[in-house]
Amino acid sequence: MVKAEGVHKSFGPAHILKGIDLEVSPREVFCLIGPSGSGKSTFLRCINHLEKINAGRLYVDGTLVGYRQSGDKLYELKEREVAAQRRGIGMVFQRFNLFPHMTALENVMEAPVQVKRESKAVARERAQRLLDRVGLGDKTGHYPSQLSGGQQQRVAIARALAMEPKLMLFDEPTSALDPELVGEVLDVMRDLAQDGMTMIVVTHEMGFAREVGDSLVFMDDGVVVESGHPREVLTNPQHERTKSFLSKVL
Ligand SMILES: Nc1ncnc2c1ncn2[C@@H]1O[C@H](COP(=O)(O)OP(=O)(O)OP(=O)(O)O)[C@@H](O)[C@H]1O
Repeated sequence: MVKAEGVHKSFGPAHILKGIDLEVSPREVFCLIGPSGSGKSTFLRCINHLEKINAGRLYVDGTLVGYRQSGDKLYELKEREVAAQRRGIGMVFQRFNLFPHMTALENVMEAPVQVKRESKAVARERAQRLLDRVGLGDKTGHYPSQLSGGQQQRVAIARALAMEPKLMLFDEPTSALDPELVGEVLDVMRDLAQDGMTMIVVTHEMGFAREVGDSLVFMDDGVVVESGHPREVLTNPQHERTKSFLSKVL
């Protein structure tokens, strides 16, 4: 579903991703861990067209991200083509990024109506169903300011699902939450995993990675240091850098 081949990304002189190679299979829950500043968010943002890579190849569902290949040459996609590629990807951020002037239901309806030009009736019906699914069927008329952080993040997940993505990216979805609200968001993510959604999850929640993850990658300083089944990497890390990181977070 996602394939990275020698992906590099720099911001000016700062070389952040230094040749990332990895592969995420369909229906896999793929967890990405690593120290602050190691490039995890940057990698997710590259997958979702929010940043452009400088070298290498990145594929989502067999399609090259952001470029069209013709012979040996790569051509940048037009804005319209990028928008079409992005529709297949849902992203959930650390800070929920909801529209403050819209109710939960309106937040979830927004993209299908604006982007897909779906009728309001169809979008509303799906939004109601998705809010039910994340346990907020009784909060559809609430504005973000009337919801807890955990509830806002669940609305954000419903909103990402409204575009019916093939792939969901989660960028530290629980880091901005009070500890007692983390579980309700992880429960929704666990449900999604059980339904077979392909998910890439940048997280500090090692319990979630161990219980729900199918694969885990430890990234440090822009490179993949170690990867494997979460239980193996977390209980029996092979590299000193992984051991040192885990000794601080476990
Ligand atoms: N738009 C940008 N311009 C310049 N530097 C950036 C930009 N985005 C990210 N960086 C830098 O890239 C590095 C990696 O950042 P990134 O957010 O990808 O790390 P991370 O592993 O997700 O860290 P954290 O766990 O703290 O979120 C950081 O040094 C950051 O300052």
